Amino acid sequence: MRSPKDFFAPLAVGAPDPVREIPALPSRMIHFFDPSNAKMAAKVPDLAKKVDVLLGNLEDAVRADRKEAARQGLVEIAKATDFGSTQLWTRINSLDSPWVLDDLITLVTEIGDKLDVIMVPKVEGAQDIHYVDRLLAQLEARAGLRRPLLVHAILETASGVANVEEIAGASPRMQGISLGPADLAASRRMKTTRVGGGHPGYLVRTDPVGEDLHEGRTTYQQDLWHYTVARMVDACAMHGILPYYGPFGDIRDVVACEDQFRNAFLLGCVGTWTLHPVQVDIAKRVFSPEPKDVAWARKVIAAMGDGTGAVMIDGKMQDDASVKQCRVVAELADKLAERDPELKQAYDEATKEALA
Ligand SMILES: CC(=O)SCCNC(=O)CCNC(=O)[C@H](O)C(C)(C)COP(=O)(O)OP(=O)(O)OC[C@H]1O[C@@H](n2cnc3c(N)ncnc32)[C@H](O)[C@@H]1OP(=O)(O)O
Ligand SMILES: CC(=O)C(=O)O
Ligand SMILES: [Mg+2]
Repeated sequence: MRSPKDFFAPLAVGAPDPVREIPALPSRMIHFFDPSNAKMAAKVPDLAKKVDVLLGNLEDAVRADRKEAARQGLVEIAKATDFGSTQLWTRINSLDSPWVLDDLITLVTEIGDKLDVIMVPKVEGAQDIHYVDRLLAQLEARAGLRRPLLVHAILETASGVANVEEIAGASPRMQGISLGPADLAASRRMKTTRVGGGHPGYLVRTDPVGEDLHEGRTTYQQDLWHYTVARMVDACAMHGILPYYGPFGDIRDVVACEDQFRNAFLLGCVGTWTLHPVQVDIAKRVFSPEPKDVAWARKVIAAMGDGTGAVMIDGKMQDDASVKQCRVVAELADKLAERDPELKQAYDEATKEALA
């Protein structure tokens, strides 16, 4: 581990200074596309107007014989597309794969000025982030980049979860962490074959009402990912970086997808992955606070003045702690409103009504 005194020193001569604060840019959806798939690539310019983050995926879901094509495709798309304020990320191949070194060398050299974040899969511990950190610094220096690339880890191995706090704090480049429920399930030997989401077998049951152990007992399905998401959120908050839900693989089941996204939102995640265009609007809806909640938060903040003391608003006690909760919602709403004029209007109208 680097000494705290050296933490913000560049790791290579000529590399840009690391950032001291991770920008809280809207990233409600990280939309995945395969840059070697012509149909998906053709949709990128349109998608860039709709999503917060576009991610050119090079890892799993890209066939082994398409890896070079995907890498080259991403270079061409990045050079040809005006992304506006939409961020461009990539997911590189895993650190033990034959492709990752060329992924990093090519992408940083060719499009390092267009890329915002590099997502690293199957991170096991801080050592994986340290390896990427130094390599990126060398490549940035060679490419003459003035802005450091940020790093995002996928939490998808049992040891990654055990080490999540050290991963979150391993480098000033750490931008955030996403849940990787498919690889994580395999790594832990969980017995679900689903990509994210719940499982009907993971449940609790009410007590028996009489002698019959089957009659009249309600069951409640539980969330397989609750522990991991909650732990990831704490690790990220502790280190000032951003937590995300990951993929929801049942594309057809837009209802359960929305539920899973909302659980993550309520627990503290700032966004999710979208694997198919149909999931984009779901993510946008879920990860933008509702106008009535924004209006309430602004009303409490307005009523609390300097934030100290206790007041009663609509029968509910408010104090220093609840005004902080309200600031979380209000500040997120302000950030999203800057990017989304329709949302701004909805938030302002609801606030006007609440304050009237
Ligand atoms: C566990 C993990 O690692 S998850 C992350 C890795 N996985 C991924 O990135 C998967 C990304 N998504 C996909 O590959 C695809 O969406 C699939 C395979 C799930 C479904 O693809 P399809 O069977 O083509 O879906 P569908 O027929 O509904 O697609 C409708 C249109 O949307 C396009 N489309 C589908 N997914 C995407 C996408 N992610 N981005 C842009 N366009 C897309 C299709 O090309 C198709 O285009 P067309 O109308 O011009 O023919
Ligand atoms: C997200 C991912 O890569 C996984 O679930 O394995
Ligand atoms: Mg994975």
